[in-house]
Amino acid sequence: MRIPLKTYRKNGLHVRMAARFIPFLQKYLPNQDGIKHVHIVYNGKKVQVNNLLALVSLKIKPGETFYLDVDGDLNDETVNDIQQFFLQPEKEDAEQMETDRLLMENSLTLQEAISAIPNGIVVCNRDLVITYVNRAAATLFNQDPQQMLNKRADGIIPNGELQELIETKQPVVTNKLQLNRFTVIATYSPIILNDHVIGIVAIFQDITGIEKISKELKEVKELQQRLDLLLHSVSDLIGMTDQSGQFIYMNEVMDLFLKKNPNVQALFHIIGKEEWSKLTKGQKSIMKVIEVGEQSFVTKVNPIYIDKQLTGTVTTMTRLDDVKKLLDKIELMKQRTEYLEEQLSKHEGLHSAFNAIIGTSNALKDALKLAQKISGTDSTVLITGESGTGKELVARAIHEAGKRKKQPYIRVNCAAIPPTLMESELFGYEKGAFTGATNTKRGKFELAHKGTIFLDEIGDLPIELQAKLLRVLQEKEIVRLGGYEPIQLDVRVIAATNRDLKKLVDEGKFREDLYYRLHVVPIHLPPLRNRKDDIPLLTESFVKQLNKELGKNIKGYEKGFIESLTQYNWPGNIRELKNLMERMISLSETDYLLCKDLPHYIFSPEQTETKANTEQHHILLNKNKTLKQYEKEIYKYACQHYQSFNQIAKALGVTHKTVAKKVREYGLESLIGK
Ligand SMILES: Nc1ncnc2c1ncn2[C@@H]1O[C@H](COP(=O)(O)OP(=O)(O)OP(=O)(O)O)[C@@H](O)[C@H]1O
Repeated sequence: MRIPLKTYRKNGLHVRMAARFIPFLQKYLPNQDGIKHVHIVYNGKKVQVNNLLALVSLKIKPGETFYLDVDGDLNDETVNDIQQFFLQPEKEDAEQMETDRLLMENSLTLQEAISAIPNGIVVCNRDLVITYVNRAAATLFNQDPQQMLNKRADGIIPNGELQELIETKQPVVTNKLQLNRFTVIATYSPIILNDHVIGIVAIFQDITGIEKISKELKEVKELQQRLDLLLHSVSDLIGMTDQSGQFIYMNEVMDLFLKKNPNVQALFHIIGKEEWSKLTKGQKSIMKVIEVGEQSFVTKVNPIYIDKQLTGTVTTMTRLDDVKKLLDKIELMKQRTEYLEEQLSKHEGLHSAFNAIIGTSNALKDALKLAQKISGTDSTVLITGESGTGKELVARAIHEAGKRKKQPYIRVNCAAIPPTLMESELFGYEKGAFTGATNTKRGKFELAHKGTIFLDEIGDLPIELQAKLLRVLQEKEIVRLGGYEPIQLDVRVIAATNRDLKKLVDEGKFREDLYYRLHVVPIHLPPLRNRKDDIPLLTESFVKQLNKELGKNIKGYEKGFIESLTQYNWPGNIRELKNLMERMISLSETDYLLCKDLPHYIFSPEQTETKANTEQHHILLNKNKTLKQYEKEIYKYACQHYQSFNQIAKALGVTHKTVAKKVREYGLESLIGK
């Protein structure tokens, strides 16, 4: 029940009165322990009636209502007695009142002092019920102090064997504890009266800040150790000076250097007074080669300025010998890089205009790289190489890869035009220039205006016309046959020949000046016999191309076919190879190119004879075989002729999965590509 109470004493509910009230109340309670369950409630706060300190801190003023909460009901008479206890006027002599005031003041001061202590303090009674919590403790536990009051301490205080402590009467200091975001160390001490534990005081010391500082300190120490290690492990001399140039820190090698040179003790002894004075006046940094004793050092001084005042320097000194060694190394690396770049550039992709030119041999790649390089320029190009090596193909690719690709590309075969018609073919003619010239006709040069003219077989150009061509190349203009007016032209000239032009010059059949005029960028295409590695690639590419063109479906070649091709010398070069393939593919009656169908100068009839017994013939002729055996033979044959499951699948018209299954079934894995 709740009993409303009032007191009119001058000091309100003071300590002495509160102390006297407890034995008074005890008379009315059924048992000793009952007092623990009686509370005073005032201004929303509730404190145990026997917690004098807390009670006084309520500061109950005279005339204000407060309540007594007791378990169960008390009779009217008791209630009246209790109310009278507080209402009774006291014999308030001055001395008594002064004592009460002092007691009150002391209690409140003590209460305030404990409350203001930065350490958290929680007090509980013998029954482990919390009777006091100061502000710091409430913050550490992140709870309202009122909420903590009257709760059991062992449910809130961590690691506190509180019950045990009541028995042992020994204080306990915990290790580091985590209370929410705080790190604390707790001390639990028994409160002993007359050799009895009447309660426990728990003090929590917040060490979060200290922890943080000690962590930072550890990190700084580690950083310093790492820095020291770094500075000591470099071979350069490193030193720091103060504002007067005296060394205050140095790494091992700098220390050694200073010890060896007793007359060098400050920075100005190294860099000289003049440079030092520049630094004091605000110079940003100094870098120079300085001789000390017999050694030279590349010395770099970085000053540290604070508010424009020199406060110190960082100096590094590198032995000149080391720098030289480093430069040598850099030079070596540079050379290596250049070499690797050159190698790499050989393998880099060419412009798509060069895609039609098949081959991976170095000689061809080098020629194509050069062709690509000059395709962006207007330089005159002379392509040399035996007949059929791809000169025309390269000329067209140069045109296609260059900025003139949208302009005309005109090919003139100098060997195919009768000498008498050559001039009019090249330079055109005016109406009436000769009998039959009924209209003005523009020549190939004019047609190639803004584009490219490809003069094939230039070695066959009649000598009389060579002078004219030279003039055209030099003047960049032509005069039509029978005409007078020069016509300005912008034409790029690419010439080609399979003849030895230099020899023709020596024999007086080709003008030397024209030779040099054409020979600005020479590109030589190697004969096929010098790049036989390209034969399989070329053959495969021709099969693909010709299959399309001739509507055929050649899937591969008989074993030994490519070997035969690579053994042959190919005087007609790639043209000869292409023509042969065209002939064989169009005549082929099977899906495979067979050795026996090769010309006898490439594959001899005796060999053909031997090959007549090859497995595929055997397969077809043996009538006693089962279908399974035939299948095995077919897969065996395919495995020997193709490089992968994919190719076999394509050739046999089955799936990759089927090939894999069959090859495994017949144990043919090792034969693939053999
Ligand atoms: N590297 C190659 N890759 C693919 N096809 C090529 C290659 N070289 C040449 N060919 C083909 O070979 C044939 C002959 O080439 P091209 O006419 O360019 O040779 P050429 O050197 O100009 O011969 P000629 O001196 O007889 O005029 C052409 O069909 C061409 O497509």
